[in-house]
Amino acid sequence: MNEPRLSAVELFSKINGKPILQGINFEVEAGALIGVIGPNGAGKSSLLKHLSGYLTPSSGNVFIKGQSLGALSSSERAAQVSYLPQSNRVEFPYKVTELVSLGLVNNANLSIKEKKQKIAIALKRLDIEYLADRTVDHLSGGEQQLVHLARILLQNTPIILLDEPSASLDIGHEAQLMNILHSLVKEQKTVVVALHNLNTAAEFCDRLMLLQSGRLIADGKPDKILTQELVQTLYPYQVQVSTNTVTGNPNILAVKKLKT
Ligand SMILES: Nc1ncnc2c1ncn2[C@@H]1O[C@H](COP(=O)(O)OP(=O)(O)OP(=O)(O)O)[C@@H](O)[C@H]1O
Repeated sequence: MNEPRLSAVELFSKINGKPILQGINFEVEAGALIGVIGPNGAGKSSLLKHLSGYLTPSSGNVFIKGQSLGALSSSERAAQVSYLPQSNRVEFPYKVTELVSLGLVNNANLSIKEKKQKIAIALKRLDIEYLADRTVDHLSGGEQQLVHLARILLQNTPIILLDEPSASLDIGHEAQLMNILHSLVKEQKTVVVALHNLNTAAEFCDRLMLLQSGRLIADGKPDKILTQELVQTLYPYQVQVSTNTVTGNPNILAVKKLKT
């Protein structure tokens, strides 16, 4: 592998003395869609916050193209990494186009006309041109999420970190989002996305990192990670892992009977 675009080395994090991340190590190359999965409280959001520089590790380090994340200025970091947190509800009456335009803050060289064109392209890519003149505070959760994603697209950074971006999306918009993430990967972006939907993770991600209690307990291709044995150890309910007959990818179903 060439020099990794993003890596974590012995990443430890504590909040109020409680260990949150415990010795995370990985390397991610350019042009990959990586899913971060794991049960509630496993550390997925915390990991993304550290990879974005929003939180500083207790020890260990995050590197972007071999450079310590902590050594980058905030504008250098913003040029490399965009980050969409898990909760980002906006209750201010910003116009959709105003919010999306925040993705262009580092493009002072663009004319107003060019900025408007770029905003229109981002809205079109997500099929939300019809929201352009609405105010964000009156949008549904899923609509707001798509608007935030349009802003992230405009940031156009090599590394994109998304924390459960599909949580409030219907199945159609979720598939659309994951396909857009795939197209970004073809443009050599590195996309790391925390996901709860294991079937979505199995279908769309090139690689999965499985967290449990702040530890990276498995890292690899979806069919190697989403095995009956491993998935069953994570959740208190009976799960059934089969193979999707159309795509050949793992298919995960929680079944009604409680584990005894
Ligand atoms: N600011 C904080 N103060 C105290 N504990 C925290 C804080 N932030 C996170 N934690 C704890 O760290 C652990 C990991 O939380 P995190 O939000 O990273 O998990 P997650 O895998 O994203 O969970 P979920 O799937 O529920 O979103 C949890 O036990 C959580 O309670």
